[in-house]
Amino acid sequence: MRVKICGLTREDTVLHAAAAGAAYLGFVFFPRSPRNIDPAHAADLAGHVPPGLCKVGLVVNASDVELEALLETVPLDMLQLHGTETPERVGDIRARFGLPVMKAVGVADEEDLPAIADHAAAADQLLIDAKPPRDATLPGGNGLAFDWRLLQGRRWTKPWMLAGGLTPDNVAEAIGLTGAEQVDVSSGVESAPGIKDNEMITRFIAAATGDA
Ligand SMILES: O=C(O)c1ccccc1N[C@@H]1O[C@H](COP(=O)(O)O)[C@@H](O)[C@H]1O
Repeated sequence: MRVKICGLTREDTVLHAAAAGAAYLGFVFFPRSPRNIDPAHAADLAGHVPPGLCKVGLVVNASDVELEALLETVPLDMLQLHGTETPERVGDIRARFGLPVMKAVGVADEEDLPAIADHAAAADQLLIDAKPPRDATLPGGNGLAFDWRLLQGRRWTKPWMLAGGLTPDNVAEAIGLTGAEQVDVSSGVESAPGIKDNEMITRFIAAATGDA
């Protein structure tokens, strides 16, 4: 089991998540998010990440110019594309920037599942998240879960991560139902939007890895 803690903005939380066993640490570069961080701050935090952990930069429909500026400043190991990027755009970003790409796909019902397979050909990893409601301000990070049974018995050609409304209290059930080998959490380990809670991070990782 590999766990991603997303939306980190403070050094103590970065160190805590790393010590608690996170495999991926995520930084959000999306101004509307309460977890948004500027690249210089993220570069400073990245300097505190122990070797071997994957530093993920989350962007939403970023242009090449924006990605270039971001990657010049922050030593990221992976890009998470959380907008409406097409498989072609995913392939283009991979080729242009030379970093592994994880593509987020929103799921609300069965009709959303083919998009996962469509993106599998282009991306290095898939992030299967809850589809945001039409009136949502954010395309993710809404603490919203979907019907995990939709993923039961399904396989994709690329590694995938389960996200969306996961918490220390429901992550074990979500893993049991979906067979996920990787999970991602943001708002489920926060005491308020954008404020991570170290004790919740510990509990989440313990529950996901079966150490609870
Ligand atoms: O976390 C955010 O603010 C965010 C903003 C824009 C796109 C995605 C965002 N977060 C990602 O959404 C999923 C699910 O989050 P949650 O656990 O339900 O809060 C996760 O992959 C975050 O990385």
